[in-house]
This record gives sequence, structure tokens and C-alpha cells, in this order.
Amino acid sequence: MATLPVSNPPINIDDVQELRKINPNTIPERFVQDVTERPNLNGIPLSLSPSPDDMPIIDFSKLTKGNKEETHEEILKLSTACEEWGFFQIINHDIDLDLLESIEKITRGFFMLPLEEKQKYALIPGTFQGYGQALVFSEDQKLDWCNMFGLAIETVRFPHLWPQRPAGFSEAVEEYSREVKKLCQNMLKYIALSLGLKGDVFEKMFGETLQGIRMNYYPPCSRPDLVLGLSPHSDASAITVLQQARGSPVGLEILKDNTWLPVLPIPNALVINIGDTIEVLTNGRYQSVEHRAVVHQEKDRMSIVSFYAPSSELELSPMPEFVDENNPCRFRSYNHGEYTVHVSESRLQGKKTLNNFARI
Ligand SMILES: O=C(O)CCC(=O)C(=O)O
Ligand SMILES: [Fe+2]
Repeated sequence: MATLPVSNPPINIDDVQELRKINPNTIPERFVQDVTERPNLNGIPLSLSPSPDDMPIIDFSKLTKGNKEETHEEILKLSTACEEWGFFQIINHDIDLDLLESIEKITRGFFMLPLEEKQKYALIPGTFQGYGQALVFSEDQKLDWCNMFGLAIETVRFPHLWPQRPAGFSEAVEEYSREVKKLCQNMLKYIALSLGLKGDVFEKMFGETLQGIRMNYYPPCSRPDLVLGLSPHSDASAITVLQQARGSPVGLEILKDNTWLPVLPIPNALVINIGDTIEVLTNGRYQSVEHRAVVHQEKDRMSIVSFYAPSSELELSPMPEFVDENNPCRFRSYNHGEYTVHVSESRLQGKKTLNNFARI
């Protein structure tokens, strides 16, 4: 990931967990969103029973272990999920449920450390690595009601950011990330098949892949209607795997047909979303979808998010299979590393970065 010049003097950012501890009923002005950005929490369902309008659920075991017919049917479902939603949940993925539990435990353990301890691993400005808030460029920029801890898994790591506490942190993250990588490779294979492409097309194209993990901790907030946990954005990855921690309230929302829809947490399922890379390669047939996080008045929330992306050396442009006279080429060619730099240079703003790469 690219490193930008450190802003001088450094920007002061209040730590939301500390704010919550010291003065639980006060929300500093910098966290109060402009009226148009505030979440409408009336739409958040109280019951968690699924309805037909919910995001599709893909049964991973039917993709990998089903008979021919089952696999074919599930691939069709996957194609609709990617084309119409850009987001779906997977069940029966092969990741051990104990591993899902242990990554949540270790994540909570880290965020519950005293501030001084966490600050030993402070965010490196211009990157997504370390503890704090990323993409803050000015004193008057609105801040998210979130603490994050990000690490590169592949390729360039900053070893001093890997915490000593809680015990077993690094081992859990390594093991989890190995399993997530396998899942991403598999999902990319089935996504390729769902597009009528050869299963190994992305793996061959991507070269030395990049993988990162971002742990998000959203403390409760006395006025969840005024703040955002995470501002609207699409992910710069090829695909993202998002784990909503057990017991977390609804918080992730996606923008579908101009409406923010909550993503109901399903125990043991993982959320997968299409990132900007796949949108470009498929010339917009599968699109990365804007999403954001909202927070809860009484409950905290955690998510563990893994990003899987091509090598930063890769030159990207829409694949010829998706370009014809009815579907003119929508993006200019670019280098993936260049794209990552753009992402790290401006605050989260929906799909603004990708739009900069669109052909006029
Ligand atoms: O917490 C969530 O559910 C959203 C996290 C997210 O979108 C991200 O980290 O990119
Ligand atoms: Fe995201």
C-alpha cells in the first residue's frame, strides 16, 4: 500500500471509545453528519427474520460439493446475486466455525486494550495499516464513529504493527487469513464460471495477490441518528469477505435502488461483495455496490473485513468479452497500484474513485 507524506502538524482525531467512556452523552461536532448524510434509522428492522427481499444467500457447499445440477443451479444464483446485488451471504463455507469465533475474540481483545497500548500500533498516515481512523485529511472533515485496526497480510507488511497483545493475536490472524484466501480463490473461480469464463481466469491474471484485513469496532452512540459508523464507499478490492461478529446489532447497509438496505447478520454466514476491480474487468456487468455502517444506541458492533485484490503491478481494463457495440468500454486502462494510491488520497465518498477512472 502506498505511503503519503505525513500531514504537518498531525491531525487530531478523538478516539471514539474514549469519548464514549468519558462523556457517553456528548457527540463532538466533528462526528455529527450533515443532514443529508445522516442515516434514517426508522427503516432498520427490529426482527431478524429473513424476507424474500433480503440479499441472496449462496450455499458454498453446493458450489464445491454438490452434484452437477446443484452446482449449476447455485452458479446461476451466484450470477444473479452478483449482477443484481453485488453483495451476497455465503453459508456452509469451509472455514471452521471455531476460527470465526477465535478471530472475533481476538478482535474484541485488541479493541478492549487500554488506549496507550493500542496507540503503540497507531495508523500509518496514508495507509490503511494500524489503529485509528484512516483517510482523515483535515480538521474539519466529518469523522466516523468507528475505530479500526488494519494490517496487510500480503504483500508488504509492517512487522511493528503486529500487536503482542492479546496473546495469540498474530497466530489467529494468520490462520484466519489463510482460510479467507482459499475462500476468495474459490469464489473468484465460481464468479468467473458464472460469467461464462474459464474458472482460472482471474487467478492467472492477478499475479501476486494482495490481501488485507480491517477490524472495525463501533462503540454504542447516544445519538445513532446523527452519526455514521463508516461513510459510504465501495471497496477497491476484487472481492471482500466481511464477517459480522456474533451478537452484533444490524449495522451494515447497502445502497440498492437508491435505498439503504440493512444486511441482516446470519449466524456463521459470511458476507461477500464485489469490489471495484471486478466491476472494471467485467465492464460494469458485476458492479461494486456502495455500502456504509450505522451504529446502535446501546450495543457495540464489530466486523472483520478481508480484502483480496490483484497485484499492484497489474494493468487493468475491461476484458474484451464484456465490450461490444451495445456495451462500450466504460473504463480507461490503469495500473492497480495507481488506483490504490488514489483510494488512499481522499476521504470515503461513495464510488468517487472508480468514477475518476470512467471513460468520459
Ligand atoms: O462494518 C461493516 O459492516 C462495514 C465495513 C466495511 O465496509 C469495510 O471495512 O470496508
Ligand atoms: Fe467496505
